[in-house]
Order: sequence, then C-alpha cells, then structure tokens
Amino acid sequence: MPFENIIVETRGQVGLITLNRPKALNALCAALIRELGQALDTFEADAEIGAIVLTGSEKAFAAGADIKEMASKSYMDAYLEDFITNGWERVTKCRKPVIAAVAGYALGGGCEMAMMCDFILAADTAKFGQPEITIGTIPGAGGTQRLTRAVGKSKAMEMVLTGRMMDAAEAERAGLVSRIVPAADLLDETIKVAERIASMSRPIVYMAKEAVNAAFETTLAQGVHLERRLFQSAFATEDQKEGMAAFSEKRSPAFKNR
Ligand SMILES: CC(C)(O)CC(=O)SCCNC(=O)CCNC(=O)[C@H](O)C(C)(C)COP(=O)(O)OP(=O)(O)OC[C@H]1O[C@@H](n2cnc3c(N)ncnc32)[C@H](O)[C@@H]1OP(=O)(O)O
Repeated sequence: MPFENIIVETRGQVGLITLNRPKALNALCAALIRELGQALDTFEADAEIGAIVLTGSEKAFAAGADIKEMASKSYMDAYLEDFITNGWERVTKCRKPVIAAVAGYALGGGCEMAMMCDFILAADTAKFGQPEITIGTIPGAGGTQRLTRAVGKSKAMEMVLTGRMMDAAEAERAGLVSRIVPAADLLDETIKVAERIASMSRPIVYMAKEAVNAAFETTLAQGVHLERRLFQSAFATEDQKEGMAAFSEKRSPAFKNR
C-alpha cells in the first residue's frame, strides 16, 4: 500500500512503521494518523507479525500534532470530528505489542503517541515534553493522564504547566522509558527486542499485555483477579505445555501460537 507520510516495512516477524515527514519534524497531520491506522490494521491482521515498532527520524520521533493544520479549527470543527480521539488512539487498541523507538524530539502529540505504545526505548538524544501550554492549549491526546501515571503528579504537572522538556536520562530515571540506547543502535536494538517478543507464544503475549494494561484501569484487587484468570487460562494452551516441557528437556520451545 503506498503511503505518503510513513514508511511501512517488515523485518522478519516484526512490523516496522517509520514516521516520515522530515521537513515538519514528523508533525502528526490527519493524513499521517490515517495512514498509521491503516498500517497498524495491516500488521494486526498479518499472522506472520508478532510485534510492531513505531519510530521516527534521528531528529524527531514527532514534534506533536501539526500546528499549522489545527491552528484555524473552530470549536465546532474540533467537537464534530472528535479532534484528537479520532484515529489517534488506534495504537492503544492493538493486541500485538507496539514498541516506540524514540530519538530526538517527542513533543506534544509525539510524546503522547509514544506513551500510547506499550513501552518506549529511547536514544540518548531523546527529548520528551508537553509544550502545548506555550501555544495556548493543553495536551489533548492523553498527555495529562498518561504522563502523570508514568512519572507522577509533581513532574507531570511541572512539565505540562511550563512546557519544559525532559532529556533521555531524566525520562529513564522517572520511569517514562524502559531504557536508553545509543542513538546509532536504537533501531537495531528495538527490532531485536521486538523479535524476542515475536518469538514467544502469541496468545501468551496477548494475555501478558492485557494483564499489565489492566493495572492502569482497575483496582488492585480487580487487576490481580484478572491476572489470576489469565494465568489459569494459559494452562489451556498448547504453548504452555510446550514451554514447560522444553524447560525440563533443556531445549528451546517450539511455540505454535495455539
Ligand atoms: C496533540 C495535542 C493535542 O496534544 C497537541 C499538540 O501536539 S500541539 C504541538 C506540540 N508541539 C510543539 O509545540 C512543538 C513545536 N515545534 C517546536 O517547538 C520546534 O519545531 C522544535 C523545538 C521541535 C524544533 O525546533 P527547530 O530545530 O528550530 O526546528 P523548526 O525550524 O522549529 O522546525 C522545522 C520545521 O518543522 C516544522 N514543525 C515543527 N513542529 C511542528 C508542528 N508541531 N506542527 C507543524 N510543523 C512543525 C516547523 O514549522 C519547521 O517548518 P517550516 O515552518 O520551516 O516549514
């Protein structure tokens, strides 16, 4: 499928989506968001793909929503098109794990898009921020909620109220990113991580992702209850039998995704 704002490739069992509007620092225009949704739909439907990587360029993962495109919207435009919900949250609906590989700027909607992924690997050049306040608005794609859950109220509030950026080291200390990788190795390392996930049992990966995500949506008791039921369900899979047999027989498991 031809895309104008993203590059879509596969690397073995990994689906790779590269945001590709270099002149606008990958600003997230409506067409890009539409294309991203189509690419995610394709990878979700592809039985060969076990994990997805979303990345940008060396200079920018994404510098936010396209300011020039949204500047003249009226309230009624924003309300009727459900501006920012529509399409943006597609990544949060993926069952396959989506990893953000972030180098350079991840600002505004760029930071929000990275946070919608399952986890973030950051280059040492990464800079995260919610600078919407500096252009007379507030985060509208989940930033006030996901950043607060990721780094706590104090840091999130400071960033949202001042627009200050966080570098990669601060983002790692605060728990926003899982780890930092030298910029030159970011994509290879992220694909390696995605390949490892893709080599695991697909249904078990889905269960694990569902259980971790529940931690953000439920009480502790409800989350632990869901985890227990999913854990018990794993015993209904062929892959649980295979994984545990392979351990005892000191060999690698051959998962069948069943
Ligand atoms: C999703 C919501 C609801 O939460 C809302 C948002 O996301 S609002 C957007 C939040 N993001 C920002 O406010 C960041 C805006 N960009 C910048 O502050 C700077 O571009 C920078 C600090 C990231 C980089 O600065 P610099 O290296 O000096 O490059 P520039 O010359 O500024 O940019 C190069 C080129 O890209 C265009 N650009 C950058 N960001 C955006 C954007 N978000 N929307 C549209 N276009 C963007 C910039 O205009 C330049 O293009 P030209 O004007 O030279 O054609």
